[in-house]
Amino acid sequence: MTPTATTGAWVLRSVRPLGGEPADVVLADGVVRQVAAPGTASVPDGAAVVEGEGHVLLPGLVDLHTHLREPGREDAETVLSGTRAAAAGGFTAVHAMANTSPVADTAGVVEQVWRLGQEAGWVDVHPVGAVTVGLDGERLAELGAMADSKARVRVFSDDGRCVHDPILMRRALEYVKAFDGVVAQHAQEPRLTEGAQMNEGVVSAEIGLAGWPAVAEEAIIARDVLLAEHVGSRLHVCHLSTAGSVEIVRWAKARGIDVTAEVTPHHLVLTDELARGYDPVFKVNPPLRTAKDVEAVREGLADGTIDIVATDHAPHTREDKDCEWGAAAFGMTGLETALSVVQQTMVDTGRMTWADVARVMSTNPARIGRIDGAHGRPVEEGEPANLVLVDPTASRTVDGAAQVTASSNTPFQGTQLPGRVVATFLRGRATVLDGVPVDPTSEVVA
Ligand SMILES: NC(=O)N[C@@H](CC(=O)O)C(=O)O
Ligand SMILES: [Zn+2]
Ligand SMILES: [Zn+2]
Repeated sequence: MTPTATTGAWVLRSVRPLGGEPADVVLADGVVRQVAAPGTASVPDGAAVVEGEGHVLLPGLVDLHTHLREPGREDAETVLSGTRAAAAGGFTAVHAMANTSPVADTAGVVEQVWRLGQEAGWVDVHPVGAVTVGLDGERLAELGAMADSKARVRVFSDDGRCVHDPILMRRALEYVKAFDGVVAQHAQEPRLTEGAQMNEGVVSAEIGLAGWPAVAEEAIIARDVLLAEHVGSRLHVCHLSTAGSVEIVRWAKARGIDVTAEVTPHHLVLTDELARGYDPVFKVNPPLRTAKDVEAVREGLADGTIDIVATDHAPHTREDKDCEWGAAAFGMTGLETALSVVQQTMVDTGRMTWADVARVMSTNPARIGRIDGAHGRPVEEGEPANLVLVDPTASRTVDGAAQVTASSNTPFQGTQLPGRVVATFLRGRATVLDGVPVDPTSEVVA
């Protein structure tokens, strides 16, 4: 059932917009109606009250990189379960990756995913279109038809695979300029990573798993920023993971190249040391790297070299994950832990403010995906009420089985993480209240 735009009015009392001074924030008719000093707002009759003392109010989070698995792998996740997990994690919009079955390489498939997102009603779903037919890296997909479809695709990616043929990459970069699109590259030189299982380094040598060198990522990023410069297009780099990649993007930006980059929450905190236990929950693409790389991506995120945090939420079934390392699928879930990991690694360490978090998890991803008319907006009167309310003083122990996502492959199982999403609002309708998802078809009204 399609949810209505709004149900009732809300007053969020004594919340801290972007972590700043306390304010009462009134939501009505799907927009932010008023931001006023505590106790001074004109509260509409019958408005529901959320006591938010000490809670931080941010624009709803936007994920540029989510795997929702539908169509094709509904046993791992569906648009419904994945977007519900997204709302629980504080998101109001997600970009759904194209490596589904069938691949999202036609207007028909992207419209199907877009429609499923609308029907689910948890977050706005923006399908990513494949760059090449079937992700085969051989022929360009119908990029223009996907851009012109109801799904209005602006982000194109063969994620899971690298667009490794330089002439195809060049054509894709040129083609998407016509509709202000962007190519999001999964930077992995295929020949350098054949059979690779984890980061190439001391740990891989010691435990005897085939290594995946940093240069396999860096070589593609270096090539692609030069291609983007040559054709005057914009490029986005998916899940950058090495210190060298940060240096290349920093160099490219200094040179004026129109490149943006993302880092995942897991690459902000986990290292290849975790592979020593051979638990495939830590098997991911790109692989977990070294402590030096973790430090470099944190620094790159703090100084703006890396534009955004994207979850790369990659749910997998037990069959695909609970097996021997070599046979297990790459990927880990992330929607419900992303904000906590960013708080732990960047805010609680004093490297970033909550306003910075709003920038890297909402404003910037919305701008890159060209959905910045509705998402990633300032918390100001008249703006769409796409918001998340966070209690940064809370903490919790992660339990994959208790998460909303249909899969349980979280690398943070059993660990303590700071922060809790208290409420999420999509166009003024609560999708999460008291930390619990609220069914869009239920009548939670003032
Ligand atoms: N990140 C992963 O390890 N896996 C992703 C693909 C990808 O993002 O490359 C997946 O689809 O499972
Ligand atoms: Zn990828
Ligand atoms: Zn991915």
